Amino acid sequence: MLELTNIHKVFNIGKVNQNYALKGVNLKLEKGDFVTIIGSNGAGKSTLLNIVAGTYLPDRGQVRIGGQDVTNLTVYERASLIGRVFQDPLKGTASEMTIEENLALADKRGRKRGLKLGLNREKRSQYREALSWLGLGLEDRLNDEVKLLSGGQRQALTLLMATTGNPEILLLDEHTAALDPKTAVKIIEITRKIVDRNNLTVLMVTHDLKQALEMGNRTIMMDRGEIILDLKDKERENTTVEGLLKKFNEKSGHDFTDDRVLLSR
Ligand SMILES: Nc1ncnc2c1ncn2[C@@H]1O[C@H](COP(=O)(O)OP(=O)(O)OP(=O)(O)O)[C@@H](O)[C@H]1O
Repeated sequence: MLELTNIHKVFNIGKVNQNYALKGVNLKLEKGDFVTIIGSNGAGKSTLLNIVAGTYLPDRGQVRIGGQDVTNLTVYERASLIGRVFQDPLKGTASEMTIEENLALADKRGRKRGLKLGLNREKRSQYREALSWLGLGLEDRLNDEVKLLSGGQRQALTLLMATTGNPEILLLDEHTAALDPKTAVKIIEITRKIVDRNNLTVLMVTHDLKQALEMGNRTIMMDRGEIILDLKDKERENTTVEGLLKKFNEKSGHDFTDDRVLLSR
């Protein structure tokens, strides 16, 4: 489903600020895997997601998504394979457009079929149903501009849009970090619901260690550009947050340093 082979990424090559962000990362996800990613500051988590999305191309290595070699494809060329939700609720939607226009845009993602949004009665009823399933009352606000929505409502809409057409992989980039705790819980609930319904394959970066162990079926821990821990099945089930920090220390040889880490909620 997703296969990263020997991925290297160096920023500012040959300059004083040269930075080796990914050092030979290998990662394979099967269909339906939900992998949470944690790691210390600057470990390479966001860079890894950016390599999958095509925002950055690797200096070495191969990226395969859904059996296709996408290593050298641009963000747009691989857009139909990927859904992504960022930390910033303003990033995934177009503020000045209405909810239905945003959903219609998502419908067209990765398809080259003119500029028309193709809104009709059938589409509207489909969108109304999808929004009502979120349970946030957005189904009655199809014609509201998205800028009127709260951060949580926007993130829910972004999740819906990012998963339209069932992408091969869903990238969640600290997507609840900017929300208040109550709203974050609601968005996590919606995330689980959407992922389960569509049997999606997910890579999720989080700073909440408890959440990392509770969500999905596998947790990887990164440090200084490498995956130093890959927990699944019984081993993950039996790991506590304290245990995770201890394992990190054993594998990396230093303490876990993350200025945004949440040990528990
Ligand atoms: N565009 C860039 N140009 C130069 N250096 C970069 C760039 N993007 C990331 N880096 C560097 O690469 C390293 C990995 O960064 P990355 O953002 O992937 O880490 P992270 O694990 O997401 O960190 P954090 O949890 O602190 O956000 C860091 O040292 C960072 O400074």
